[in-house]
Amino acid sequence: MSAALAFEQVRCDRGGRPLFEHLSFALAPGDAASVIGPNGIGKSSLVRVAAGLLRPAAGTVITTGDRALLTEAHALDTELPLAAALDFWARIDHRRDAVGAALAAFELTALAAVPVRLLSTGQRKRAGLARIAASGAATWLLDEPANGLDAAAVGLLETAIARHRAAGGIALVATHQPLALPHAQQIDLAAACA
Ligand SMILES: Nc1ncnc2c1ncn2[C@@H]1O[C@H](COP(=O)(O)OP(=O)(O)OP(=O)(O)O)[C@@H](O)[C@H]1O
Repeated sequence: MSAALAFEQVRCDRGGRPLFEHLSFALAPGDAASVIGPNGIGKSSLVRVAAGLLRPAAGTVITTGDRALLTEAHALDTELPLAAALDFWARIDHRRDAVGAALAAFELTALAAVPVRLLSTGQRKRAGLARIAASGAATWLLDEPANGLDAAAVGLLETAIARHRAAGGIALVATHQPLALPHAQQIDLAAACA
């Protein structure tokens, strides 16, 4: 898997207000980084910059390979059964054969026929994570992926990230909750406050 994500002297402003500046880091295949800091410091904004949804006010973002983004929105059609909702994206990614394994990775196989709108909070979060896992993207950009997950599901998330990294993928994870991300870089935005 060809993956790279680097920030070079990045500054991010929102609503005309500076959030962070001079932020540099580089992730290579197999690497992970956790983005930490208090509420409102800019963790979600950093993830959006990495996704290419927000333009940095200064500096450069370098990426190699596809990126998959998980935010609070699971981005799944709520009226469709779960497997069909995942299949919608998998068709676009030419990854239809990956949906079954992604459902299994997040212990959702038994819920494949249940409409997304009927899933519980944690099940919906797992469904969003299954969408990421099925995408085949080299870089996973995860904004608070453990929100709403119980301890067992956090374990599934940690395992999925570890597998992704072992296959040469990258994970950038903004999180308030402690997650086992062995040898991950820590990006503490309190230190990069503008
Ligand atoms: N679209 C926007 N326009 C203007 N300001 C915004 C916008 N989105 C976010 N902000 C502001 O940018 C700052 C950083 O927000 P962000 O969501 O990145 O923080 P965060 O560290 O992820 O917070 P939390 O831990 O609460 O999720 C906040 O002060 C927020 O109000």
